[in-house]
Amino acid sequence: MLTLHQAGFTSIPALAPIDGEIHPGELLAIVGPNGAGKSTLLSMLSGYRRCEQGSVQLDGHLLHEWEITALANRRALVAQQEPVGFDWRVEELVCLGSKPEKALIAELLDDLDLVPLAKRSVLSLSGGERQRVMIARGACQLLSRRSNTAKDGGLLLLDEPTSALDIGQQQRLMRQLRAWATQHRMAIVCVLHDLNLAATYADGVWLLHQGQRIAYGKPHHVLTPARIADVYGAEFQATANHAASPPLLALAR
Ligand SMILES: Nc1ncnc2c1ncn2[C@@H]1O[C@H](COP(=O)(O)OP(=O)(O)OP(=O)(O)O)[C@@H](O)[C@H]1O
Repeated sequence: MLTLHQAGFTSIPALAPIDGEIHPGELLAIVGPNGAGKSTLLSMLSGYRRCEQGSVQLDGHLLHEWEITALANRRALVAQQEPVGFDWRVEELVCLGSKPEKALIAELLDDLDLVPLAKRSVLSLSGGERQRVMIARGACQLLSRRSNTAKDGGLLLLDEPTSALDIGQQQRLMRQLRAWATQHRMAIVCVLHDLNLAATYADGVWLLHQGQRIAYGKPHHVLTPARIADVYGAEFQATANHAASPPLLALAR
């Protein structure tokens, strides 16, 4: 669905060329230290910033050649801090820019534990509550605009979607993202700082460092304690999770 061929930026912030594919039904985590280039990469994958070398194609067409409405039907970006702009109720903001059926609104509110907040003003919400509203809105954009002939649920790009969530909501969200990927054949790309979340829930991981993708593949191949210690300059003790799972990483005291 999304194909990168030597795609990158030569101007600041630079991003070394990347090849890769992101498929329907896949949950991909982009990880790396502060300033590694994760948000920069996400802006390229979304088409908000056009690559300066190579190409990015969505459904076989160059991203920058998509007509704006057609692109909005196929990909949604939830940035780190989305401005709210107006005193919307939660259920209104989730639908903003889309015309979803009532059943879809109800489903998305339930998916992200927002039903008790549906009538509340978005301006009255806590940071974590507001973050879940914005993610529901991104999913609503894709699912409500999905054409009858579409073979998949589009591309959902999330920049640090768990940054304001408590541990229970983090688990609920990551499970929900997996469910959307499977049920709707949605491709989901998340920038994550929590490597254990990436290891536990993602199908694949891209590790960025200093503007380069230095490792990619299955979480247990990419997120090795030695590599993570090297890249992040942190000391870990790896604890075995399960024989077939990636190791969980705990900070050493
Ligand atoms: N307009 C700019 N001018 C100069 N440098 C920039 C500009 N925008 C971004 N950068 C730099 O590019 C690098 C990559 O930024 P980016 O926001 O992609 O990092 P990130 O991996 O998302 O970081 P974080 O985890 O802190 O959010 C950073 O060092 C940042 O300071």
